Order: sequence, then C-alpha cells, then structure tokens
Amino acid sequence: MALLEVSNLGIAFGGLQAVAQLDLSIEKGHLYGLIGPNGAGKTTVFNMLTGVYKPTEGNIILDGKDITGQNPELISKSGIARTFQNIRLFNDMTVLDNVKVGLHNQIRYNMWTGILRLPAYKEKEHEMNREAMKLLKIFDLDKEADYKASQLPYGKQRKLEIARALATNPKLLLLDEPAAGMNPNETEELMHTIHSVRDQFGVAILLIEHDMNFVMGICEEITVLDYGRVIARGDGKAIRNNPKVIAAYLGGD
Ligand SMILES: Nc1ncnc2c1ncn2[C@@H]1O[C@H](COP(=O)(O)OP(=O)(O)OP(=O)(O)O)[C@@H](O)[C@H]1O
Repeated sequence: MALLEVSNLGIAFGGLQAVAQLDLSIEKGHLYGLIGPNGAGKTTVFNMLTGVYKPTEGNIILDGKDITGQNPELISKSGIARTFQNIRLFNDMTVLDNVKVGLHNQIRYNMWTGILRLPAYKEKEHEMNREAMKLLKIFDLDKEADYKASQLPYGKQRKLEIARALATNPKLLLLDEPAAGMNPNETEELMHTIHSVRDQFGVAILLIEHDMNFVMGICEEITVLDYGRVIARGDGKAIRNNPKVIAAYLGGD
C-alpha cells in the first residue's frame, strides 16, 4: 500500500464543487507535483489533507490509517507537515526558535521537569538545539540561527519554513508554492535543497507550484487539476505535451 491513498475526495462550498473525485497515490520518498490554473482547487486539496477543511466525500489513508476529517493537530502528529503560500513564520522569534517550535511537537517531557528546570529538561533543550542546528545547516541557515526570522531575506524565509515543517518529522511534506517570489538563483538552489531533503529524510513530498520549469525539473509524477478535477497525470514530458493541459492553461490565464 502507498504511503498516502486518497480516493474519491471532494469538497463543496455551498454550490461550488471546489474539488471532486480526486484519487491520489503517494509512495514513500517520492516527489509529486500538483498543478493547475488559478482556482483549480490545489490549496483546497492541501487544506483537506491537513484537516483544515473536512471533505464532503472520499477518504484519506495515511500509512494505513484513515485520517479523513481529523483535526490539523492529530494529522500533524500522524505525519503530514506543510508550508503555506504566504509564509507563516514567528517573525519576532529567532531562526533557531522557529525550528524548535517544530521539534517541540516531537520531544515531550514532564511538566515539572520543565517548571523546575531539572537536568532532564536541560538535556532535552541541548538535544533540541543540536537537532535544530542540524536542520538549519542542511538549509544553509545555521549562520543566521540567532537572527530574527523577519531579518532573513525572502528566499531564506521560505527555506526556514520548510526546515520548521521538517522538524515535526513528517512522512509527507506538502509545499505550497515553495518557489514563489524567488529569483532564478534561489529557485535553482531550492530545487537542490528539496532533492537532498527527500534523499536524506526519505520523506515523500507533494508540492504546488506555478513555476513549470521547477515542477518539471523536480517532480517524478505530476497531477493536473482544472475546475477541481484531475485532467492529466504523468511525468513532466507527458504533462507538457498533453492537449488538455495546454488548453486548460491557455483558457485559464
Ligand atoms: N473557504 C472557502 N469558501 C468558499 N470557496 C472556497 C474556499 N476555499 C476555496 N474556495 C474556492 O475553491 C476554489 C479552489 O480554490 P483554491 O484556492 O484551492 O485554488 P488554487 O488552485 O489553490 O488556486 P491558486 O493557484 O490561485 O492558489 C476557488 O473557486 C475558491 O474560490
């Protein structure tokens, strides 16, 4: 069985069927793209996978467990993490602390250990600092660990968001337009980073992206949505030449 099995997933907002009959199968450690014209339903799919929206039909099975309609906290604990179209960092916190927020979901200690600052608490803090620094190094953010998140340039803020999502140790990472607003150098670098994240962590990645070179260059399988329905699926080459996809983009933009 695949890591994520989505079947017949759909949601309606009043009279608008935003997503319908979506099937999606995601294997461990693979890289997938979800594309489509504006308003096709891509972010709505992410919102259903992460529990922000409750689907009105269909099922989401993660690692053999039915997580359909569960709340975002439970789904995060089950192993799905995400980043957002508009960066959502704790701007006044340091780069290091932003990543530690993700790790806190992982590492637990008894309340009294924390209040009394017992040795076990200090040891956990050290462990978290080490783990967070390891993650920051992968994203080449270790030198900025003490900066406030808001002091980072845009491209680095995007990378920090990915680092924080990874800190929750997900099985599946959802990236909503990771290359948005990046210059070509930053985009190129991000492609390498995403590849190495997949290789080092063995995490499956599903990303939404409007930059076609990025999607075609990085994703092993791409699903194309239009008006909430799948109109094509395949590798970059098949998608690029698919007449339905070309028509959807020409009609939509
Ligand atoms: N909470 C909501 N209430 C009502 N309609 C919604 C809601 N969320 C999304 N929609 C509608 O669902 C459709 C799909 O929106 P969605 O944001 O998922 O598209 P998208 O493919 O991510 O678009 P974009 O590329 O512009 O981000 C749109 O028509 C949108 O207006």
